[in-house]
Amino acid sequence: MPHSDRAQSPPQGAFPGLPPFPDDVPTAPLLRISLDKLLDHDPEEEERCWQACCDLGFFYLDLRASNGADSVGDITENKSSEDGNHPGEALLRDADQLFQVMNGFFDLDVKEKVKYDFADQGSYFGYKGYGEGIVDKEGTRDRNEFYNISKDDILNLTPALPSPEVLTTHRPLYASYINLSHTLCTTLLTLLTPRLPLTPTAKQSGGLPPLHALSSPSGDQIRFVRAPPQPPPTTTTTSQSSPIALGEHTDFGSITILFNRLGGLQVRLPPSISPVPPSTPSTSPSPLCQDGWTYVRPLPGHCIVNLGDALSILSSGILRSNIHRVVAPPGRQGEVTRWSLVYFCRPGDGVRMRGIVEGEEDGGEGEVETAKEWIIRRALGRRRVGGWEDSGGTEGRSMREKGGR
Ligand SMILES: O=C(O)CCC(=O)C(=O)O
Ligand SMILES: [Fe+2]
Repeated sequence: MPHSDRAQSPPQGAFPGLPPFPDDVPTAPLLRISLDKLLDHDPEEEERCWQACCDLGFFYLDLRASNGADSVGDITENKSSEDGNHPGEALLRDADQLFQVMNGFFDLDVKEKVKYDFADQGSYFGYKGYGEGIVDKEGTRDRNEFYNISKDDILNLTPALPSPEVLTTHRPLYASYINLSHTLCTTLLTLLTPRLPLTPTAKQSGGLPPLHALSSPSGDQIRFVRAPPQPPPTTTTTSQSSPIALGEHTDFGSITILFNRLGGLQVRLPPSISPVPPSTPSTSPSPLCQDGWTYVRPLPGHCIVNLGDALSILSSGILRSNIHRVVAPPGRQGEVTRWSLVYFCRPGDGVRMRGIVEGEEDGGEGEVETAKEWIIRRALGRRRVGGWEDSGGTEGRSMREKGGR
């Protein structure tokens, strides 16, 4: 069955105050999975989720309470996850509040923000200024700003990193958001584990969840992203006029939980998966929608979940870490600043980056990189010209057809 046949047609909701996602661009056929059904262990929904993780490695997760009791976007100041007992609704509320927090941070003077760039100390936490990353092997500069907040810092597993007052005051909100996101990731890791042909040792030790314990030091992080309007795409784009905010990449870790409100995220669909055709035919198809590159339409009440390299490696390619990038949002959405909020769930620092499924050797430390070494190499390689080749992950495997072990 083609991937798109199993996709429910996405709701067309808009985000208040933002231009709507246009109807004349093809979109990625991400399956829409219900968190409530996963929490109820609905076998059909669990199977759809497993398939999404193997076929594309990207899906929407509907976080709304299925009884519809809580309305999405009902932001009440100081309302934290403790007030709502529905984990999806609580995560949506925290995400709404974090969008406000990051706004306050990015509005600071750049001289203040650069005080929190720790790349020269070998850390990828803190601030990355506009143009301080590279998006390709030619060393083209990125077109966005990041701020990365360490899970270990917020949960007091490591000493607190310096951070500006506008951010420090929200530590309880980060803790709530980290706990909710990590719990969601554990739900997914628990669903995937019995479906993988684990080695006896991996099975005995419980599979994926114990490799991602909240209390183990890890590279888990919250990321705030801001990208100003990008130059409009042309067929003769140069590196100076590149509409690419964040270059093509696979995520380094295990599971990414993403909230964005404007288009701009594109996945590169494998040849077996076709885009959803636009409801209104386009008069001038965008040069950004070629070679499989396909926009993901943001949906209110949902997050976008994608799997990263660590799960591709641990599963020896059964689970997919798909290539994606961020480019100029389509249509009128390209005229406004784009924000996104990400939680990266990663294996514990000491986890070896090798397969834990049948056919892979059990045990032996060998020369295999640890998750900590892997993430530092990949994250910091993208911070320097010439670092592109050193910062590679599973991109080659990502573009293979499915089942490419
Ligand atoms: O901003 C987005 O929509 C995606 C960001 C992303 O892919 C990343 O930070 O790894
Ligand atoms: Fe990403």
